[in-house]
Amino acid sequence: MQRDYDLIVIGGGSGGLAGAFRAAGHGARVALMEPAALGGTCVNVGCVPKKAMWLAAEVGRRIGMGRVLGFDATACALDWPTFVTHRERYIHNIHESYRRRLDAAAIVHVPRRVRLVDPRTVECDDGVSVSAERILIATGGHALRPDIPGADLAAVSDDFFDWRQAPERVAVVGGGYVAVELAGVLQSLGSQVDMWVRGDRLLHGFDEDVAAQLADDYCQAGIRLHLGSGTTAIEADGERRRLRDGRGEWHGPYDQVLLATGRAPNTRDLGLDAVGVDTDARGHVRVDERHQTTCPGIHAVGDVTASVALTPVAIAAARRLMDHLFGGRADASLDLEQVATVVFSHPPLGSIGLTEAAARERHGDDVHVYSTGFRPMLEALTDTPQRSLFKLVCVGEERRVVGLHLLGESADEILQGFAVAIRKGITLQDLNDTIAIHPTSAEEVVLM
Ligand SMILES: Cc1cc2nc3c(=O)[nH]c(=O)nc-3n(C[C@H](O)[C@H](O)[C@H](O)COP(=O)(O)OP(=O)(O)OC[C@H]3O[C@@H](n4cnc5c(N)ncnc54)[C@H](O)[C@@H]3O)c2cc1C
Ligand SMILES: NC(=O)c1ccc[n+]([C@@H]2O[C@H](COP(=O)([O-])OP(=O)(O)OC[C@H]3O[C@@H](n4cnc5c(N)ncnc54)[C@H](O)[C@@H]3O)[C@@H](O)[C@H]2O)c1
Repeated sequence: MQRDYDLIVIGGGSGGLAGAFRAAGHGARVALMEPAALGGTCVNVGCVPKKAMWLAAEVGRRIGMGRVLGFDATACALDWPTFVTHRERYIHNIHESYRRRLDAAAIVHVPRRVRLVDPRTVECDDGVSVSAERILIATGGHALRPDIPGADLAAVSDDFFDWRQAPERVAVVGGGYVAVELAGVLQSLGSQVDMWVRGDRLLHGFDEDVAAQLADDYCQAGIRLHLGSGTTAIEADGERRRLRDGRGEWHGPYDQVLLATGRAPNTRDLGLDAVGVDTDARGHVRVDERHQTTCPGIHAVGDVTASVALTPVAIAAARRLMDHLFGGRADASLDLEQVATVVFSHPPLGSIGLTEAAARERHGDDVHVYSTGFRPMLEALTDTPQRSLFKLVCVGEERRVVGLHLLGESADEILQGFAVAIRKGITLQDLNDTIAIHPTSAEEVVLM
């Protein structure tokens, strides 16, 4: 039976677009179902506007440092509306670029929310049905609000990108990627930030020492860090908000409370039950290592699955899958052992491979750790308290590098090249044999 398309992609975010383009590149007839702005979370309310805000905060910091060094720089408060205009123009250009690429690849964009009605058919919210040999679910996720009284009174990361001024006082709830990044941006742009963190540290899953140094840097920058403090309620105080901690004490008032307490997959009303696509306890679509769901012919990638929730991971998974389905490539599985990631904090934190704790768990006493704490030249010249910490985790007599954790200026840019080398199995000796670039922060990696 002839279907309308070879592939229907549900969701035009990082994974969906990558899958659609790659499948079309292999000659497949593709329909992309996306009711909202092209680019999904990453382009519209994630990586891209977040990085823009991070850059604004860094520029502000540099202007302040310039003043210390003798530049005639006057007050440098950011005019948010002006900056947001630049940010949105940048994002508009990405949308336009996607549109041109979709047209060039003859991918049909259907601007509709859809649900599955059988293993080969989706129904759009205007009642039109579309069929294909294969379906890719790439519907991503959304910010999760904790189940506490008053949670609806608080903002989540999507709302942050609608703000047109820095709140004077803000409470950020959470200690993960989003909380750390947005707290850092807000503090750098002039807000007084209180971070309310349920656990006893920031960035669970990242190397403990490096996360502790970041916590210290944040405190030095003026962030009030409340560790081990669950948030149990939020209430209105006129236009402002108050927050109740785990001991029942109220804090505030804050101009904004920002919840950054994790994300959940977008599977509601997707018709998964109708076609036998199983989900796990947290609602993620279950897939095998080849991104096949429990319904033959239906696949899933990205944040809607329980994979690592990063844009490049969604893209890599989608491309591999399409190479497998339409390009004749035998293996669709993806190696997620050594995924490099950066938290855009101030300073940024880059990480790949095993933390010291994870390495010790896996390799016992055969783990060798090298670290260096230092102040980059600009921080030292301006006498700021921010400190960097680089840490290398090696195993075995040959000191094979299994983890690299960089907190410091330019860590976001330094890590990528080392990630290639670490994937290739380098040793400490390989690093030491590499002549350093001086004077840089990066040279610290080869001098450990
Ligand atoms: C604040 C923030 C900052 C981030 N920063 C980074 C970063 O710096 N680096 C990084 O690598 N990752 C970052 N991420 C994570 C990254 O954004 C996600 O991992 C990535 O966007 C996941 O891509 P995806 O394709 O799975 O889903 P998404 O990008 O979320 O796309 C899903 C799309 O599906 C559509 N959709 C949903 N339901 C339906 C339906 N029924 N029918 C049709 N369409 C539907 C949605 O409208 C959406 O456009 C960040 C996330 C957040 C929230
Ligand atoms: N730079 C990047 O690459 C980047 C940036 C942002 C997000 N992301 C991706 O998006 C994912 C989601 O980020 P996130 O920060 O939303 O989630 P997260 O899982 O990283 O952090 C969630 C935080 O909320 C806390 N929390 C959960 N429930 C809570 C509650 N009831 N009360 C108080 N605290 C609570 C957790 O302890 C944790 O600290 C990340 O895992 C990451 O993969 C990546």
